[in-house]
Amino acid sequence: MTTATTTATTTADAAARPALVELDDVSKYYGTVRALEGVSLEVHAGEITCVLGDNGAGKSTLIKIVAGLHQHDAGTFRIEGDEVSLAGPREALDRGIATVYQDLAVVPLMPVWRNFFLGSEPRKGRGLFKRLDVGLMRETTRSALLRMGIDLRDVDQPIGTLSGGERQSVAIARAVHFGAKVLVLDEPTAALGVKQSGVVLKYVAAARDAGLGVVLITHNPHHAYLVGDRFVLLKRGTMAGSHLKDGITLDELTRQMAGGSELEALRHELERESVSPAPVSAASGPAGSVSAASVSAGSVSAASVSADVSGYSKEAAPNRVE
Ligand SMILES: Nc1ncnc2c1ncn2[C@@H]1O[C@H](COP(=O)(O)OP(=O)(O)OP(=O)(O)O)[C@@H](O)[C@H]1O
Repeated sequence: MTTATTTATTTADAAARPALVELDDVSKYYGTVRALEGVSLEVHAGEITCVLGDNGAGKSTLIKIVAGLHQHDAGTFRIEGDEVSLAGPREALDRGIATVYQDLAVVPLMPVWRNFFLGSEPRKGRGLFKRLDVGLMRETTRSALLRMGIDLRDVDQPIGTLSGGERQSVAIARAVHFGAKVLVLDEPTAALGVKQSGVVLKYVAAARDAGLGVVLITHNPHHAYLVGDRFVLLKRGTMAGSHLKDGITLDELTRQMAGGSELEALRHELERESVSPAPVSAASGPAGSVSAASVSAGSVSAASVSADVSGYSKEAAPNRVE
């Protein structure tokens, strides 16, 4: 068989395989609160599906369904083609879905290798002489990290002494080592600076290259676009867009994420205020209103403006000039 034929066959095989995870028209309600409605996404081996949304968009709820913490109320959740409703996180793990939360569950004073094996410690010896196989854990941790390109100074150091980015990287390597098929990452770069975010994204890409299907939850379109293959935009629990990388530019993704026309309206409003500022007295505006003194048009970035600007009424603006 020629190389071209082999490649074509492999691609056809991949296309024929069901998605590792597929949500189809999924909804979730907390009492009367609609947290998710009609949300669909696919996660494939060797791909990164990014789920983007502002605060309250439903990202955590989506993670909880995929991680087995909550059950969906409507729609279909499939894992490798099987329709499921996971009974708990253990079942998600057994089906190969590992979730790395932003506030990682680590024991800060324990060494990196001990945290790496937490809950799955190998033992050696028999009967009364059975004890933890420290040498194996230490060596395995070191080599598993190196395989992902993570070169820690010392796997004996307490995990609490690592930077936030390093801790996220160790958690990613751990999921890969323990055979996860799907890696769900809950805003792994949210609390990190630019450089550390880049490092973590590199390991997210390494997990993809190791053949995992990755779900990257983020509110940062720049981070998503750097590594993502698919983009699902959530807004107040509903789908605001679903795109393949080929089908959307970074600018468009950012625009959709920021609320497009709503952001435009806000910018227009703020620009007017910065051109003709009215005197602002400390007591002139109602508590919580937006003032030109505290927010200048230039200091409001697309990402920092909530998609919901409907609460910013003209009447409430303290120094609006007509
Ligand atoms: N346990 C709950 N009970 C009632 N309402 C909830 C519960 N959890 C979430 N919600 C509501 O569901 C909606 C989606 O919340 P969710 O936490 O999934 O959003 P999110 O995108 O993760 O937000 P954030 O980025 O702020 O964490 C919100 O309106 C939220 O208030």
